[in-house]
Amino acid sequence: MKFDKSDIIKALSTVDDPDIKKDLVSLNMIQDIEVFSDAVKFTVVLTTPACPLKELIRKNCVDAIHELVNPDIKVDIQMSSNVTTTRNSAPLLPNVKNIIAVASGKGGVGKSTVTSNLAVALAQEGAKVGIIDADIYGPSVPTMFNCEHEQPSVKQVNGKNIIVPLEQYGVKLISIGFLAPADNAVVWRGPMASSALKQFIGDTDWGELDYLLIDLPPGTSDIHLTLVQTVPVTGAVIVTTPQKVALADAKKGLTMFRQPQINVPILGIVENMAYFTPEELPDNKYYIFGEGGGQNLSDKFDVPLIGQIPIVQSIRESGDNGYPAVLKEGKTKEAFTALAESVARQVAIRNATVKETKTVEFKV
Ligand SMILES: Nc1ncnc2c1ncn2[C@@H]1O[C@H](COP(=O)(O)OP(=O)(O)OP(=O)(O)O)[C@@H](O)[C@H]1O
Repeated sequence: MKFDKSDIIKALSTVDDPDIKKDLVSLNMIQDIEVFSDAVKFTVVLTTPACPLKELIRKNCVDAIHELVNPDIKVDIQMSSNVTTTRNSAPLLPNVKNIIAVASGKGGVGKSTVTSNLAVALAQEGAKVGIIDADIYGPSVPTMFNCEHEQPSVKQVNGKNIIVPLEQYGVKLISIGFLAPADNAVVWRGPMASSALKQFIGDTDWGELDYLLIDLPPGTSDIHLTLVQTVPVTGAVIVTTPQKVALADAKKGLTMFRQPQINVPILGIVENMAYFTPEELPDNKYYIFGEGGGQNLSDKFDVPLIGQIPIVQSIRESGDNGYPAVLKEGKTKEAFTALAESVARQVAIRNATVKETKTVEFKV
């Protein structure tokens, strides 16, 4: 058997990343190739640790080498990841690779529940994750992460006060709820809330993150505008329930991000409470809020439907108890893990196909 490194590179240049639709060699995803007499070893650097296509990519690499070089070569593939970004020259938070706005048109559709579980699911896959809870009308992240009674600390850096986020279940957190007691939070409306968000972005020690999720208030508000004026946002995730009223409001949220002067890419739609599943009958699905609403919205706006989360009593209980449902094995964990993989995948596609988002400058 006679082959060298260039034969391997040639074979691997026929393998495409299934989402980005470019070959792994041009995408610089193949590294550390070592060639032995009857074997080859190399690393595939994926665009996210939450890559759902890992096994497919592995198989395609092995098949290409066997078909194009020699069918008897032993192929040893290591998988690692390096989350992609378009933000590395951003003036604020250049070490945060992706900023993801989580928005909903209507209140109470489960935006904070989705944000919390999505963050933990991404962290479980090995990503570095943070949340900014900017929902002034109902900052529920402290409850959902069981840190209602804690306060982030402050440290001095070059004479400036810098907030140190809390960390729970592998996720760094900061919430408007830490600054004002829950029943008081509404007084943070308007300029005060906007300046708090700016502080969470500009004066907080986030370190290096792969994904920073921003839990926005429902609807469209000053907070949304402050966000897009302060930092380039990688993309937005829209959470809705299947009901007509929720979908109508979700459309408004979606349209806001798509306005030409805002122009934040929509990563996808999450349909929460998509169907009811009784705990004792985990395979039964009852479409109590209607069926197909999320899919219709996705078709109409040409945005992927990236998750369908059932309505399950334990999701509510886990939220109230401060222990996100994704931490427990079962169908719910599967749904949130699948959502995390879809979000990570859409971010990778977005970063490979769309330029950096620009911060919005409004002229009054
Ligand atoms: N899939 C689900 N199954 C069961 N309960 C859920 C589910 N999603 C959310 N809930 C519950 O619904 C309530 C509202 O959820 P959540 O606070 O996440 O909504 P929200 O859209 O963030 O609300 P707000 O408008 O206050 O920002 C919570 O009690 C939560 O536990």
